[in-house]
Amino acid sequence: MFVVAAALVDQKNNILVQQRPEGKPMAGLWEFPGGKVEAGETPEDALIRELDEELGLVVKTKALSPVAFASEPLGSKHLLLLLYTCHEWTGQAVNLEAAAMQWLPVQELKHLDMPPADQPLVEQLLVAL
Ligand SMILES: Nc1nc2c([nH]c(=O)n2[C@H]2C[C@H](O)[C@@H](COP(=O)(O)OP(=O)(O)OP(=O)(O)O)O2)c(=O)[nH]1
Repeated sequence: MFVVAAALVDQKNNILVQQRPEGKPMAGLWEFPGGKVEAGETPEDALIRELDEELGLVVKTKALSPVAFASEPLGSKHLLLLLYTCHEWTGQAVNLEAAAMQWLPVQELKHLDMPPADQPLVEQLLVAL
């Protein structure tokens, strides 16, 4: 499973996380916005699409910087999760699909309940920002 996600960083250096809705795997856990890459998409195109669908944001390819990845089993599949940082977008983030959304300083992400793949990504984000 090929998944892309973004650490959106605002001017106060806060990061957007959203909570997975009831009824989905890992419901209630906090994650970076993003989702699966569909057939025929580049990873960046997929992330731009997901940020529009989930948050109503318009993001340009050049605003996405690869920062870290995770590779690990997830249920019966194997997850490859690519994390990008993004400091520039158009529009204001509106929670269109998640159970909840919040902006947090990167240090506080360490205390959040996130999927297993995300914990090492948060450590790498801390170093990178
Ligand atoms: N968007 C996102 N997904 C993550 C993160 N960490 C992590 O393990 N994942 C997993 C959860 C899902 O299995 C997959 C993302 O796919 P998705 O959001 O499109 O799919 P989903 O399971 O919510 O729902 P569906 O589309 O299959 O109905 O990647 C993360 O930080 N952000």
